[in-house]
Amino acid sequence: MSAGASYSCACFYTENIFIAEYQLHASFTDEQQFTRDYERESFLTEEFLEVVRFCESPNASLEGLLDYVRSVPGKRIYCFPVFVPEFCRDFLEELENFEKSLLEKGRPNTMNNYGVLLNELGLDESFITPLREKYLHPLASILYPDWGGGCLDSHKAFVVQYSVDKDLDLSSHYDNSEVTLNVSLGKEFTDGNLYFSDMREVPSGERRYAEVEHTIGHGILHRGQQVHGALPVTSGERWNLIIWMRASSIRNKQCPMCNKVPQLVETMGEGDGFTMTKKEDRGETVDVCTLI
Ligand SMILES: O=C(O)CCC(=O)C(=O)O
Ligand SMILES: [Fe+2]
Repeated sequence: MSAGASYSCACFYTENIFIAEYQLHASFTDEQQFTRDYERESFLTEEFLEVVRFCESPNASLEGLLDYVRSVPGKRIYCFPVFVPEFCRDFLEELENFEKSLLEKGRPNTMNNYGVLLNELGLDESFITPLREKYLHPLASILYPDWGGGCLDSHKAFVVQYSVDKDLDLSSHYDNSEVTLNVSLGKEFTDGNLYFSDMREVPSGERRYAEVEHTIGHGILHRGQQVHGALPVTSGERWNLIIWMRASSIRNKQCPMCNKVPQLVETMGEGDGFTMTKKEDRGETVDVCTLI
């Protein structure tokens, strides 16, 4: 679904308490109006705001940043609280309202059957873009300079949903992103941990896996090309916000999905984070699934 979808979910939800309470539109819709007024950032945890402030400070460094975030040893994966619990609850309620509506809905990606594309809710440009530009960019530029962390200029954002009667798990894959943020939104569930191995060029026999547990409101930041998947949930419902962040300066040189120099073709909407959208090379054989 392109960002230029012809229906307007944002208008439909304008009166919704979710937007009124968190002032997402008031804060973010007009770039001119957006100020770094931390009091209005009530949906972000104090810990997260502190990390962002550190990353923007003159003494910011990778070593210093590692004191603020939890790292998965040897994996360049970082975990930290992002959203306060009330926000997660209200966000889920909003997603469920959208699910119940008769509005047309697309699938989050080629592997997840259940969830919501945030541009269909009108929360993409108004919410995810400022989150990426003002908050995640300072962290990513220190953690992943080699993956375009300092120039993540577009994204695809969606929420995935798992339960015993829906999708149970997600197979091993890499993302169509340079850097991905995965935030657990709830609800209550058992199991469903994420697992991460190595970058995709590492032969399957040599990959070492690490499991990472979800904590509601906490984000897991990782490189998109690091092979990962999700173990089955055994009860309850698991909802996670996924932001695939893209750096055109990186992917214009080499497509992260087929590894070739991309052949760029014009497309509708936002495309896939290239200067223009790359024509997919469907002849490519890969040893794990790819999410697009
Ligand atoms: O199930 C999850 O939380 C992981 C989702 C994921 O890896 C993806 O959508 O790219
Ligand atoms: Fe993924």
